[in-house]
Amino acid sequence: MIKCVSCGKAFENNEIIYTCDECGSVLEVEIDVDVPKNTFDCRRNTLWKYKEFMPVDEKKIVSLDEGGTPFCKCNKIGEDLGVDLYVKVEGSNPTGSFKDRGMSVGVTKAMELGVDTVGCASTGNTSASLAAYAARAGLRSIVLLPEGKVALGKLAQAMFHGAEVLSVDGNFDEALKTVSQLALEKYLYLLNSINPYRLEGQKSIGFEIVNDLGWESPDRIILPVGNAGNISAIWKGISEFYNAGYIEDKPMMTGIQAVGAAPIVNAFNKKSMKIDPITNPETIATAIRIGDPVSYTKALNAIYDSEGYAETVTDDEILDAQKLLGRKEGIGIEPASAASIAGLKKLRESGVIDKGEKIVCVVTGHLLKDPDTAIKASTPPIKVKSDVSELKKILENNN
Ligand SMILES: N[C@@H](CCOP(=O)(O)O)C(=O)O
Repeated sequence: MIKCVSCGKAFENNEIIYTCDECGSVLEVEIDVDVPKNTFDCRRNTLWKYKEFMPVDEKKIVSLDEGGTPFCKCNKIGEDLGVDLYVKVEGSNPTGSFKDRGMSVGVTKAMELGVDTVGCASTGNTSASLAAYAARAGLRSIVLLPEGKVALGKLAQAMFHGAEVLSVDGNFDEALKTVSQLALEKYLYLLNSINPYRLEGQKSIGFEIVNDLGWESPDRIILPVGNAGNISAIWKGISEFYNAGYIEDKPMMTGIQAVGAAPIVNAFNKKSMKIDPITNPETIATAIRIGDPVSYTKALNAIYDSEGYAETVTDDEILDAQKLLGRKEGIGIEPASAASIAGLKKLRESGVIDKGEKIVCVVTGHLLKDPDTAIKASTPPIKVKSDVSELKKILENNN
């Protein structure tokens, strides 16, 4: 059953509906699973390991083996900050971001519904993922991108996998409103995170975190927040495993936004359940350059219900954190992902995060999604003749 998160109105699983026709709020898929946790023990490590929790037809699965991403203990940064730090590396998914989890389930649902065209608005990763999964399923894909605001790697992926790319004069929020109208008029099946089946795939990040920790909850999960689907999905996953009796505690959900795109942090600071949308969001972290997040109700519920937190970070803090994780721990991530590390640092310094907490930072996309920013943050190659004595001089000087 699909249910409105605000008024509770129920809808049939196969109804193509994105928001509640009664109150306009977002929807959630309700599932009822009763299997012991050893059910998952000997299965391959993809999101379909937890297939009982995925509300789609198993015979229609569209997959690229998404999920089962690295869970890296980061001792160096952890020790510097006085916490027990793990990083969930979502850039290791097939197209390089966590969106693949959502698209696998979302495109499977599209096949089940028998649609022939899928679409989305995107800051880049969603479109890259949609294009790849639509190609795998043999569906037509249409993506709306804010002109000039999409990182090069992501644009290349959407184009390469055969999506019809429409470059829109406007920001992501405007593009999402436009594509939503096309979906309501049945031109396409919308696979942004406003589609509740997308988040069913993404909740597997929460499943994997507690499974990776030996069926224990961390004290806190920190992640970047843009359209706010992922924090909502991870909290849903954690809550489902808690309700199933697999874990005894739940983590404090902690969302980080860029200073120039922080409607959820602003609402959190006022202890409000409503956001004031930001009309011109701005940040270097293009993936979270979003002023009117569709899942804000779910995200604020996750933060308040878990006694979590929300904080902003500056673009400079994001870029510093990106370099820190890349150079100290060898993990290459795109700028938006680094908001989680920057947020951890800030909240540890301000005392919101206690010494010794077990923290999982979710880093959402691969470094190569945004090669321009990676190059700007790095020392350019040194031009040199292919001559041993010249090379030796350079190596000695650099040491
Ligand atoms: N960062 C996202 C924007 C939101 O997409 P959503 O479908 O998850 O709501 C992107 O990559 O496009």
